[in-house]
Amino acid sequence: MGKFTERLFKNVQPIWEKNHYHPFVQELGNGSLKREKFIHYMKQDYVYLIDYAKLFAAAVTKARDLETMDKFAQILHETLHFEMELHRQYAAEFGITREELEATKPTPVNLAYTRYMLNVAQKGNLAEIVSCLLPCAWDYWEIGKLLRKQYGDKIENNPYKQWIETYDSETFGEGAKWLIDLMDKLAEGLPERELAILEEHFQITSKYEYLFWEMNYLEQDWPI
Ligand SMILES: Cc1ncc(C[n+]2csc(CCO)c2C)c(N)n1
Repeated sequence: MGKFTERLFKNVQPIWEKNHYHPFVQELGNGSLKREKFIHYMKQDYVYLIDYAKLFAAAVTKARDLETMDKFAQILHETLHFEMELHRQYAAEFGITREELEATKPTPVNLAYTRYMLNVAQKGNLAEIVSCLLPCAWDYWEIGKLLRKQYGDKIENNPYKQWIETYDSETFGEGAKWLIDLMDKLAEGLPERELAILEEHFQITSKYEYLFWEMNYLEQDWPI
């Protein structure tokens, strides 16, 4: 039988395709994205990452060996100090303070997305947690590679160059590959009933990724 992540990858293509060709992603790639939309995204993504980092902490508590614990602790550290540093740098450039970034109130889509994952983190097993956080890590890496391929020759004048270079980096590539391998190991020998639950988490969080791009492109927030 083929790898579980090959099945996930194949079945998620229609959703990821919509993510990759969303105007937010494409305009980020060619540099034409309106500054206000990017600022909205940076602020929302910053508070998203605070909750997302807690998934890694939950994974540490559910891991069954030291090596896995250590790796999740390392990814947690990278999220707080490498990925979120990107947001802090862009915010500084746009005159937004660290306090303001951290005090951002999540929009309905952001809140629904993180609450979905945190609920799984609390009630589910390690395989379920990994299936939830995998689309974020994997699809961003795919997007980083795609944008580099599509627009890499014009990247020097792109105000979002730093963003593309971060997600196309070795650090994220390695992290995503490690999570993919772990997903395959955790799925080994599981009955179809359990694989279907993992696939459902993977598809739902992939759809939330789409909603996240859309929410930022439209600069959506609470209507009241
Ligand atoms: C909405 C949203 N989805 C995914 C990411 C990307 N991301 C989140 S944590 C992480 C590292 C995991 O190895 C990566 C790549 C993001 N920033 N915002």
